[in-house]
Amino acid sequence: MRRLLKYLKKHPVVTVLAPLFKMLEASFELFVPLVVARMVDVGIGQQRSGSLWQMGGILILLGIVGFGFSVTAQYFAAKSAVSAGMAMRNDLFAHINTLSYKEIDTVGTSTLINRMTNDINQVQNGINMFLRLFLRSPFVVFGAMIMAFTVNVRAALPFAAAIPLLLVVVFAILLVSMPLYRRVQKQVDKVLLSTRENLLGIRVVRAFNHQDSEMKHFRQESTDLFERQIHVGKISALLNPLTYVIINLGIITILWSGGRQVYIGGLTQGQVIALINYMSQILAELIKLANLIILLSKSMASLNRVNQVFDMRPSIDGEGLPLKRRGKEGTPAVQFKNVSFRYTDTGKETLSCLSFKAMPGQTIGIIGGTGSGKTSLVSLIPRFYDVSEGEVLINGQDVKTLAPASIRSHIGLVPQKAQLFKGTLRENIRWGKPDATDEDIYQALGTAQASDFVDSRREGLELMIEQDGGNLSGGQKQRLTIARALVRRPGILILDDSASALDFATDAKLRKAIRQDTKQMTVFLVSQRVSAIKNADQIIVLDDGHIEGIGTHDVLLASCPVYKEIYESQVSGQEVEHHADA
Ligand SMILES: Nc1ncnc2c1ncn2[C@@H]1O[C@H](COP(=O)(O)OP(=O)(O)OP(=O)(O)O)[C@@H](O)[C@H]1O
Repeated sequence: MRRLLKYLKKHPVVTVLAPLFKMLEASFELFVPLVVARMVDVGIGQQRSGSLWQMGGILILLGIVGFGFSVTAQYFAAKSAVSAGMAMRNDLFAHINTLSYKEIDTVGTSTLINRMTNDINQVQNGINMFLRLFLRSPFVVFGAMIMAFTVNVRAALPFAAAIPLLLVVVFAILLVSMPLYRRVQKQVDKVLLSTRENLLGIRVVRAFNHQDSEMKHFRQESTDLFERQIHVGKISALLNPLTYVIINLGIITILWSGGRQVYIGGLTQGQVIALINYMSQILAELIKLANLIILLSKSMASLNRVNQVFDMRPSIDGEGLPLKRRGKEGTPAVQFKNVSFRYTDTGKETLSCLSFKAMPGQTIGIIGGTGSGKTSLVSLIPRFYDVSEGEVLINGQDVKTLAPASIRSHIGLVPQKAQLFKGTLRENIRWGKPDATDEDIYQALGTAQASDFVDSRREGLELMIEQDGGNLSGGQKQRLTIARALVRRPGILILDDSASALDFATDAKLRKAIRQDTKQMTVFLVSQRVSAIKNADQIIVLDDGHIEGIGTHDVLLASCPVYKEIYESQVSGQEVEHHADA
């Protein structure tokens, strides 16, 4: 709540004026029944057409002024709500960007997107309606009651009974329905999650003919939502008939006792009509108030979910020393000292007791079966995660003491999944180095074996890349992400299985070019293919998070049975392919 107030305080004038203008609108509404009463009693009762016109004019005036106040109030309320929503969205986005992988893994990207969009929209709607109604509705309910008593105390007695009864009914229904609305909201989240997952993976769903099972799953989620909505809807639907019964009973009582009073001259006809009007105003406002409370309970649930993200503290903050670009003579460029790592505090160890040294300019190959921990190992170098035990050193400095931004500016990373952004090819490559010249870019593209593909496009570096590189092939995307990492001429280059979509010939050319053009860089080459890493200065063989062997290709062939097994399976595989081709 304190956080929300902080956002509302940014636009104090509109936030305060919106409910005040709504109150002014309501006060004009409260005079309408009195004017109508006068029309009936004087204009019609005494057949004074002048008074009828005069009162008619006053009604129109009240309507116009009330409308003016109402429009102004709604403009202010919308402005305050939208401004608070925008500021909250911007802050949440900035906050999410400070979170480390550990927190993002825990919450999940789908959930974070939901909080940024649906939840903040819900909070925004809540603010808007709150500013419009939180003063107006109680003001009209109690104002109408007081006005009724000023008309005639005895005749207004049904109000004293009807209003508490109405309040009890409205709040009882709210009490039952609010937790049910929260459950509906949770189910809406599930449906959204299922939709998002399905749409993001639509190619895979179709390729595996999983449409039927996906539809079944979606139908299940959607049916659950339907049932929950119907259930809460049935309870909420009691609101109107029950409140109308109470109000109509009140009106009958007013008509009955008022009629008798009119007969004996204690009350005029116009006053009876005014009392009935006030009763109707109270009903309309109580229903609005009930809807406001339902909306607010949904908005509060959304606000809590947004706050949960705001309250997450990054396990790796942006603080720390700058990384020295060079270590002392003989210092390894990267060193792992007894490193163990687990993704969650309670989970199983993904990496256990890893120790190795990578000297400046060396190429380190990392090989192992799927899930053996190759990606996890290289993720520790840019400090995407902190080690659970041991130390990772770059140029002799423990990465835990260094500012992540400083480490990452020294590293060129090519992730397993090639990720590009909507924009021109030049803009995408400049992610690696914002001031890269076209010459720098072409040089990086050359090393990444991507110049032919760029030259074949008329637009050259102006080629527009769609969201997620949708208009490029897997191999083209991989080569562009390699160029993006190379353009900054990093001290450490990490290629995480980044040539998997390339054919053997291009892969071989790429490795040769990287060897020639990156002599100063320390290169980590993760691959499942022995052919990709066999010329590395050192090869680390990983098996289930342990190092099974370290050495050159020849040393490992002679001393590491796991490496030998991988090698032999791939050589024989290539032979089989060769025979099949022949
Ligand atoms: N973000 C994560 N949260 C929890 N566990 C994870 C996470 N990422 C990976 N793991 C687990 O850590 C283990 C090692 O995964 P990792 O991605 O490092 O393997 P890998 O050798 O790179 O595999 P591949 O060759 O298939 O890419 C796996 O068991 C995986 O399930």
